[in-house]
Amino acid sequence: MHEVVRSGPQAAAKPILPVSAERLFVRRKGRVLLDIEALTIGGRGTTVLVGPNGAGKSLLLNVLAGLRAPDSGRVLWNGEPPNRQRYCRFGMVLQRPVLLRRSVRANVEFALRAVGSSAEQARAQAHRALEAAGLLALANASARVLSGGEMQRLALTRALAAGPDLLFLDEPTSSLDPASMQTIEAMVRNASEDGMRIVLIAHDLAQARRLGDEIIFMHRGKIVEHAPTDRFFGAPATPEAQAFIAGKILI
Ligand SMILES: Nc1ncnc2c1ncn2[C@@H]1O[C@H](COP(=O)(O)OP(=O)(O)OP(=O)(O)O)[C@@H](O)[C@H]1O
Repeated sequence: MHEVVRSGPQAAAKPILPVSAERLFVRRKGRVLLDIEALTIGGRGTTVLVGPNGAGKSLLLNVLAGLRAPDSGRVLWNGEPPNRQRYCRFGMVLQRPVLLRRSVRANVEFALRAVGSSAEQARAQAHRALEAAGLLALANASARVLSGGEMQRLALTRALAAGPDLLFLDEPTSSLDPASMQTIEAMVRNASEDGMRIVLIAHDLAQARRLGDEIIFMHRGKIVEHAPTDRFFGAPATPEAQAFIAGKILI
């Protein structure tokens, strides 16, 4: 679904992967929010970040995206500091998506034009993307009048349609009804199978199992486990992960 015709800056863009982090540290008011020794996101597939509220999942995603500087340590995109101009094959969908004050269709077309599609290509690609996402009936509606769940679906559709090499999703289905959640999960799975590298935060552990090739479990700002999905759920190595999977409160 994310066959995107690349030209201009997209065609010339350097590969973004691997994304790596070394000795990341963030502290606020004496509290350690992030303390990551080393992490590498490379290869293929989908990584799911899980962990209790306040574990540092969104913060880690923001730091890896270059949206927030750590107090110390560094993030590298293919060996260089994050630079969203140079590495334009990067996408991110935040928990509260930011949409253009235009129609649903125009939101997707704009993203496709930005990655080098011609107006005609963008129109056709946006049509297919909206159809796959079940949003075609809303194509001409203003993005501002969409419900929360519809906005989330549009933001995801737009991000997936642009066909980035790396996509970060912060709780992509948190406000979706079951049918929309299934649609979005199928879109994420297809994109992943087509080679898009995806890192997403999930609170729903069933979703983490369905979508994740590997799991990163965070607690108190640290990565406590980083393992293939089957191993994480089948044989969690730490008492914290065991308790978390069992639905117990971690403090
Ligand atoms: N700018 C900030 N100033 C102070 N504290 C912050 C700041 N940003 C994040 N935090 C704190 O860092 C901790 C980690 O937040 P983060 O949003 O990364 O957690 P999370 O694992 O994504 O949680 P949730 O599952 O609830 O979304 C939280 O305790 C939060 O209050």
